[in-house]
Parts: sequence; structure tokens; C-alpha cells
Amino acid sequence: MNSTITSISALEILDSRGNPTVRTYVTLDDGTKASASVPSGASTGQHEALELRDGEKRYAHKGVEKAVSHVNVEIAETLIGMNAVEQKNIDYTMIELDGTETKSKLGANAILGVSMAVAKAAAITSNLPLYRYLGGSNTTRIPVPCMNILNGGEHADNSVDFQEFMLVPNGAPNFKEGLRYVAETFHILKKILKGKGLATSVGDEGGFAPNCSSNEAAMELIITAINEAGYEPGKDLSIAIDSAANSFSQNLDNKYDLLSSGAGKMTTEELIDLSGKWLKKYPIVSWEDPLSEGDWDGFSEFTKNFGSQIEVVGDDIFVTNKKYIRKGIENKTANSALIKLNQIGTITETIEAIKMCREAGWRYFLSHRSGETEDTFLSDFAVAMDGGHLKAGSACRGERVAKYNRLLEIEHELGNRAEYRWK
Ligand SMILES: O=C(O)[C@@H](CO)OP(=O)(O)O
Ligand SMILES: [Mg+2]
Repeated sequence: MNSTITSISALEILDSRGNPTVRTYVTLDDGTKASASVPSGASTGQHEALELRDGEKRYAHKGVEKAVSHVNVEIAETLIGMNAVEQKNIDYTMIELDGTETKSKLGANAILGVSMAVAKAAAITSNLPLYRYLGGSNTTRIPVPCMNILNGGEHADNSVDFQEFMLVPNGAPNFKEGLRYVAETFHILKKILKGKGLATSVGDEGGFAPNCSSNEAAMELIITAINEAGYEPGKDLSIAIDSAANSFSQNLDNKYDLLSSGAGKMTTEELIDLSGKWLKKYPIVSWEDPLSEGDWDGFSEFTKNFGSQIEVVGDDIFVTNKKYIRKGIENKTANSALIKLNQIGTITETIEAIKMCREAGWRYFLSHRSGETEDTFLSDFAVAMDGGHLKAGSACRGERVAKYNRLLEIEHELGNRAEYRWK
């Protein structure tokens, strides 16, 4: 099948934080048109692919006109005439054109936007839904929606150190019900917060951002909400945490300072100890970045202690990069990797990272960024990758809800062939 790319262009748009990001457009010779928008993180790993930003300060977060121009000029000149259904060829051509390890010449935001828009155009011209085009004909598994309902860390200005507290509807019979479980509990949590005189304003991903008296108090509120919503903690709904420990480790090493809550300085051992206590008390099934990206030994210790009980996810430490995931597999650093397309910058490399996890018997956790757009590429991608779970924020921000709604659509389309299970 030949579907020749006839035009590629880009535009600077805004993301959900009001910061500039890249939207790309691709046209094929049969008239097919597709566009894609690139997300942007706030709590980033040091080794992520580079998000190219302009020098001038027109916005709080600088513009992306340079990246836009790289799409319009270098990338367009190189890819026009190529076959859109050859994703790997397209992605590796851009990787070569850039020629740097972190995509710093053209910008990962420029490259990823094109990678995504080409895949969308190829799916349309192949008459296939995107999840099926990327995942093949046996793609039937809808991910468990790990919904972020309480925010802290760099995603909120409150007194909680851990960045994300997520509800995991692992006891639900299907995605639709799972989404209902978490959305209902989200609303109950709002009532509880109101009743206690705590703020019901939300953080970047739409989770509430109350000033709790401690990190543990945040956890207690969530357990209360699950119970009051009529669900059984640990049976219907469990919990996933993203500590994003980089944000309370100034030098990204084994020294921590839980400043926001006032819990104070902690060593790796003390943090692991605290986690052990929480794991005994609360129905936690997944813990992401419990330690900072420089604390490889601490991560391994954490995994040795708890890896048989829960999913230990590396985000900032692996940055969806095979080089770091390989090191993690060798050192038993974790047992799962967070997967974010823009951390590495192409669809093909993201798929390769997932394949590496799969082959090692690791899990992988598909993820949005804290700065998102209305693009629902992630939903189709998560289904295509058969990973079993995704995080896409809360139930009250349009750019997050769009992803969940797309998953409802896919589940509906698959009918009784749709699968839903935690593991
Ligand atoms: O740390 C994370 O996992 C993400 C997404 O939730 O946040 P950010 O996009 O800010 O890196
Ligand atoms: Mg994270």
C-alpha cells in the first residue's frame, strides 16, 4: 500500500496550562488529512528528549515557533514523498535528520507531532481506527483508567508532597463501569473536602489540591471517599501513587526533604520504611517514582522489598528510553516503566521501549502529561499497546475527559470483544 505524504505543516497552539505547544498537520496524495497535538510535562526527568522552546518570553512558558519552523521546513522537505504507512521509516528518517541523542536540534515536540499525525493519516487512509492500525487485528484490551483525584508536588500549590493519588478501578467488570466508579468517588471526595472546609480547587491534572495536614491525611481522605461512594477499598477500587520524588530531592540523589507537608528531611531508608507502613495500611497496587531519578540503589531496594506485592513504576528514572529501561531491567530497579510518547519523541521508539518491558516480564503504564491538549491519540495508543492501564488525569478537565471518552467509544465499538482486567 502506498500513501504518499504531500504536505506537512505545524502551528503554535496552547496546552491545558495555557502554554504554547505544537500542532502538526499531514496531508496524503489521496486527500486524507490528519492533525496531532503534542503534550508537555512539568515534573520532567533530566534525560527526557528535548522540548524545543524559543528564547523570547511572550508566554510564561516560552513559545515553540522554532519547533514549528523545523516541521514546516526541514521535516516537511525530507518527508514529503515518503509512504505514510511506513511509520518506522518515517520516524527513523526524522531521528537521522535530527542527529542528536535528545532530539535537541529539531526538538522532540516537532518530531513527535509529525510522528503522531503521520500515524493518524495512515490509519484513516487504511480505513482502520487508530488503535487497530497501530495494534493489529487482535487489539481488544481497554486499559484500566487510573484516575488522579488528589494532586500535590509540582502539580499543585498545596501541602502534599506526593504528586498524584490515583483511583484504580481494578474490581470493575468493564471500562465503562470502572470509569463510573472513579468519577463517582471523585464527586464524593469533593463533598468530603467541602464538609471539612478544605479547598476544592484542582491541580494541573484536575485532581483536588487541598491543604491536608499531612501526606497520610490525603490518603485517609481518599479511603473515606471510596467507602462513602459505596465501594470497597482494595476490592472495587485500589490506589496508585506517583511520588514524583525528584520534586522533593534537590540534588536528585538519595536525600529527600518533604517540604510541602512539613514532614521534613528523610533518607532513602526512611522513605522506604514509610512506604512499607503505607503498603500495610492502604490498598496500594502501584507506586511510581517512590525515589528520585538519581537514587538507583534506593529504587532497587524498594523493588526488592515490595516488587512482589505491587507494581513499581519508573518514570523520571527511565524516561521511556530503552537505554535506561535496559539498565533498570539488569539491576532490577523496578518492575514497570511509565510510558510517555514525548519523553522519547517518536511512536516507533515508544513501541520499542514497550517491547523491551514486555520481553523482560515488566509491566508498562501508559501516561498523559500534566500539560495536555484535546488530542486523544493516547487513548488509541494505550489500547493498541495492550498495556492494561493508563493514567489520564481526573474527571473534571476537558483535555483529560476527552481521553476517557475516546476509550468509552472504543469499548463500545468493540462490543463483547472488549477485554478489561488489571493484569
Ligand atoms: O510525573 C508524571 O507522571 C506526569 C504525568 O502525570 O507529570 P508531568 O507530565 O508533569 O511529568
Ligand atoms: Mg510521574
